[in-house]
Amino acid sequence: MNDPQDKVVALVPAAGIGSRMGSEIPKQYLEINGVPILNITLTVLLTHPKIDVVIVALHPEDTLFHTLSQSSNPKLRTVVGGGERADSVLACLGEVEDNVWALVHDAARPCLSHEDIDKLLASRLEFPQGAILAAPVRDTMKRSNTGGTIVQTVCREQLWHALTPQLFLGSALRDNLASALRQGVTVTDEASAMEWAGNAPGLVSGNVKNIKITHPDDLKLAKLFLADEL
Ligand SMILES: Nc1ccn([C@@H]2O[C@H](COP(=O)(O)OP(=O)(O)OP(=O)(O)O)[C@@H](O)[C@H]2O)c(=O)n1
Ligand SMILES: C[C@](O)(CO)[C@H](O)COP(=O)(O)O
Repeated sequence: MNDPQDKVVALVPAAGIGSRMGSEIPKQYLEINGVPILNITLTVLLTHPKIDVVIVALHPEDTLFHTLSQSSNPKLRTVVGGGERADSVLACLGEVEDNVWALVHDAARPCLSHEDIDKLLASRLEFPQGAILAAPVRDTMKRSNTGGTIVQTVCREQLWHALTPQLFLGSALRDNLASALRQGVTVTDEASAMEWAGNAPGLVSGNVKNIKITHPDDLKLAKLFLADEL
């Protein structure tokens, strides 16, 4: 297919330091069953037939990326990330041609499946402004005050956990993300920048196994989720 809108570029923010993990090395380089998390994530993306290129944002002082078996993959490119996740995503977007779909996925989410990537890509017909993988909230949700007591029970109807990948046309995401950051908007995911600009991204129900490895306990969970695939 020669239509640029059929092309998909995966963007992987991998320039974090993993402070909440408290590990000696950035969490994306911690291993699950002997394989660094970032390598697991990159393998999922690099082996998907619809993904033409994978662009990874690395910390300027990253010394471990070159040790990954996938680091020499010809479909892979790297850029230097920024101070926040959104800055790293914007750095990746600088490498994306206009009218190409950008599929942004956290390095720290190695349990992503090709089935979920397929679901998100197929949603472009239903959600031309873009869409994200998400998981409906199952628990009753509480909001606390700074003293740790409940101040509100948040209605859980139509409440979702935003996951990644998040899929948007690269030029629109780049322009809206750059504008939002210039305006000082807090951007913790790509959809929030698109929403800020007046778009209504779609929600595509994704597998709850697609966790973001953030705290030490998440490593054990991810190992269980990946056990039948590693
Ligand atoms: N300046 C940053 C910060 C984060 N990330 C990436 O964004 C993803 C999600 O961010 P998060 O889970 O918060 O990772 P860290 O920022 O490393 O974790 P922490 O907040 O605990 O320091 C991760 O793959 C991380 O590497 C990035 O590319 N650039
Ligand atoms: C993008 C994200 O994974 C969606 O839930 C999340 O917002 C990343 O947050 P973090 O604090 O940068 O990990």
